[in-house]
Amino acid sequence: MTFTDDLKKENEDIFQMIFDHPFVQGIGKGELPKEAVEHYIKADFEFLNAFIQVYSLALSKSVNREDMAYFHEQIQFTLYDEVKPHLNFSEYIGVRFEDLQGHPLPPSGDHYIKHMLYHANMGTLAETLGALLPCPWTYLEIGQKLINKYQPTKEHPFYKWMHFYAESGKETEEMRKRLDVLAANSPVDEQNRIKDAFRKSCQLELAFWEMSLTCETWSGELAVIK
Ligand SMILES: Cc1ncc(CN)c(N)n1
Repeated sequence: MTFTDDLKKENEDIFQMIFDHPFVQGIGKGELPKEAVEHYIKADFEFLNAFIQVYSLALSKSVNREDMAYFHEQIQFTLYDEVKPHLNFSEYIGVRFEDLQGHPLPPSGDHYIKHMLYHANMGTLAETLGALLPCPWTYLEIGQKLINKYQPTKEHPFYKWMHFYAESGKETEEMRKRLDVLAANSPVDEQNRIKDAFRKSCQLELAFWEMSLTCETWSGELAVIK
C-alpha cells in the first residue's frame, strides 16, 4: 500500500458521499436545476483561478526541472483544457461563459480556496499536494462512476463533462506519484499534516457540491465587499 492508497482508504466515506450527492447524481441523470448549474460555474471559475495560483506556489517550492515542468503543464491544463466542461455546463443553461466570470466566491468555495492557499503558503510541497489532490481525484472518480452507472450517449446534455473528467486520469496519477515519493521521506508530523490537508479538501469538495445545489450565498443585503 502506498501513502496515497492509504489516503483513499481513510477517506472512502467522503468519496462515497460526494458520488451520492444529488448534484453529482443530477449530472448522471442529465437533470439539474439551471440556477444550481449557474451557481456552480460562477464559483468554479473563481475556484480554478485560485487553483492556478496554488499550482504556481507549488512550482516555486519545486527543486527539480521535472516537477517544475509538471506544475507548468498543470497550469496550462487548468487554463485551457478545463474550460471545456465549463462550456458544456454554460450551454446547458444557455448563458455565455464570459457572463459567468468575476463573481465573488460563496462561503464554502471561499473556505476551500483559503484552505489550499494556507497549506501552499505555510506548508511543504508535500502538504500542498495533499490539499490539491482531492480536486483531480474526486472528479476522476465522479466521471468514471457516472459513465459506468448511466452509460450516457452523445445526446446526453453532460456527455462532454463526464468524458472530460473520466479521461483525466493522468492528472491524478502524476500527482499521486509525486506525493508518494515525498511522503515516504517525510517525518510523521508532516505526514499527519498531509492527511489533515487531504481530508479537509475532500470534505470541502463535498461542501462545494452542496453550495452549488443550495445556491449558497453570504448573509446580509450587501453580501460581500467587492
Ligand atoms: C471544486 C472543484 N474541484 C475539482 C475540480 C476538477 N479540477 C473542479 N473543477 N472544481
